Amino acid sequence: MDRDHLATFHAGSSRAGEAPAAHARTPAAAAEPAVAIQGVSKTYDSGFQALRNVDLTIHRGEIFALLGPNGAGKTTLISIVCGIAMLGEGRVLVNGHDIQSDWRKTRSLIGLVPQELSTDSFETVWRTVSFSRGLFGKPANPAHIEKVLRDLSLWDKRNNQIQTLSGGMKRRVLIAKALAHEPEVLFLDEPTAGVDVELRRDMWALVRSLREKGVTVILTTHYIEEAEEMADRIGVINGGEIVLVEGKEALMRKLGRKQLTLHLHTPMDRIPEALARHALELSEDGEALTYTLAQDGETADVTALLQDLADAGIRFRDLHTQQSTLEDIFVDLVREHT
Ligand SMILES: Nc1ncnc2c1ncn2[C@@H]1O[C@H](COP(=O)(O)OP(=O)(O)OP(=O)(O)O)[C@@H](O)[C@H]1O
Repeated sequence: MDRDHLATFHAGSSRAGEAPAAHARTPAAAAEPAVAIQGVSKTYDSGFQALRNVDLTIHRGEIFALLGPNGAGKTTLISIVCGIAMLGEGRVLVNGHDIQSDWRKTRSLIGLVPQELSTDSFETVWRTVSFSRGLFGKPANPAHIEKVLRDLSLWDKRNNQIQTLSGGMKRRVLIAKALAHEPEVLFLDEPTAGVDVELRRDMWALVRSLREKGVTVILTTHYIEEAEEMADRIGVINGGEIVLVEGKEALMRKLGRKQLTLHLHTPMDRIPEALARHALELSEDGEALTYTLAQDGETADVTALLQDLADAGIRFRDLHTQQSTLEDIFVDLVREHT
């Protein structure tokens, strides 16, 4: 079932005037994770197994980035949680509600910005976005729609037909549609693929402001810098399996390396005995020494190294430090698990 069919399905089955989900929060419910994915496996009709026993808990109010190479299973996982793809094995709860037995509730809690631009339409921006809200049984709220359109710089285009908009503007419309019914959990599947820098920045600002309002945001991205910039926690999926879930800061601290490279004044053919106690590597041309700092980055080690270099009469003309990026960590992880 594609998204438009799903939306039509909602229109026919939801009740107008339902209380906004946020009002239904109770202290007990607040303790539930935003999304609890338990033992989820998925095999497509073709026989291809896209997900293998995935367990993943997304906390309320966090920004969670799901990273993985092409075909890792990101869209499949998101589609299952959003009710677009059938769940194979396992269980998924959204704010404590089961996506199968309580699908109407869970779908009203979720907003999805899909990867594909499928919004060519003769309808105006205003009508399209307002209609999306109605699909989830929420009463009309022109002030909210206006705010969403203004936040996404779409207000001036509100009376334009969607088909006349640029690709970037259409993407903004997709985001506006996903926000129209005030979801508590927002999924963004590759939100900034192929968009310009300005829209990417706007998106980041928007996501942060949503988090401030308590919205949980789950995004997939190929731009590691996006995850580095925005995410509170990072999950890595590869070959349908979650291979790591970690707080971003902790991940960078644990797996990130810091290196110091010294460009030597006079090349050497081997590392002198006097420096043997340090974790040094000599470049092939003998012109540079690279020192890898302990993962907690003890500065005392660097001081001792510089002292030993001076004592051994080794001079260097330049030095620079390097900190591994999330991208380095990610590439290493995916390589390890393939
Ligand atoms: N309807 C389908 N029928 C059969 N196989 C499918 C179907 N949809 C996806 N797949 C396969 O499942 C695997 C996971 O696809 P999925 O779209 O979830 O990956 P992804 O991590 O989102 O990839 P990308 O980063 O390229 O969007 C891929 O090998 C894909 O070919």
